[in-house]
Amino acid sequence: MNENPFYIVGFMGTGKSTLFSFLKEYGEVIDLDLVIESMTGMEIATYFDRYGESAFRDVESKVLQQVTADYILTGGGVVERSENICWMRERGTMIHLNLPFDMCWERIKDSARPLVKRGREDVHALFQRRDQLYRKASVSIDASQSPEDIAKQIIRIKGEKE
Ligand SMILES: Nc1ncnc2c1ncn2[C@@H]1O[C@H](COP(=O)(O)OP(=O)(O)O)[C@@H](O)[C@H]1O
Ligand SMILES: O=C(O)C1=C[C@@H](OP(=O)(O)O)[C@@H](O)[C@H](O)C1
Ligand SMILES: [Mg+2]
Repeated sequence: MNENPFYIVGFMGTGKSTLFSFLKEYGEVIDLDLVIESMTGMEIATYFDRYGESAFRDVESKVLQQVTADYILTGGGVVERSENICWMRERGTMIHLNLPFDMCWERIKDSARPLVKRGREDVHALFQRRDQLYRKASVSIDASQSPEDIAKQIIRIKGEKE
């Protein structure tokens, strides 16, 4: 158990958190943002407002190194710190959910995600900058499929690696 945690990475809106209920019958699943919210006692948006993005990244990195599970659903910005990428690659397997920007934006534009407030253009620039970081993942999955199909692929890949 948990010898090769699968870190699910991808931009905001690629559907990482949605996989929780589809993966939980196959193993232990953790959503990093939910752990952060319970540790800090506040919503991510409130934490950003109060302490800023850099403080959030510190907490995110710390939590990343504290948790283990079969499937770890990360927040889209986990790749902002290179040590997090090294951690995920050394400790387990990074799986990238890949979706074109327009589809991500449609899914997140009306949400409470703090970075969305910056507007479409800035978020697009963020998407383009992060793209190369997500490509450090071992596997890239087409996230335009249904959550069921994405989860099936992830489970199959995990089975192959065991
Ligand atoms: N495979 C999918 N197909 C269609 N819509 C999806 C899919 N996965 C997630 N969504 C929708 O996209 C939005 C963002 O999903 P979420 O899982 O929170 O993404 P992330 O955690 O990657 O930011 C939600 O409204 C969710 O219902
Ligand atoms: O991309 C980012 O920097 C962020 C993504 C969010 O998670 P999701 O990718 O699950 O939306 C959340 O961690 C926070 O709002 C910051
Ligand atoms: Mg999420």
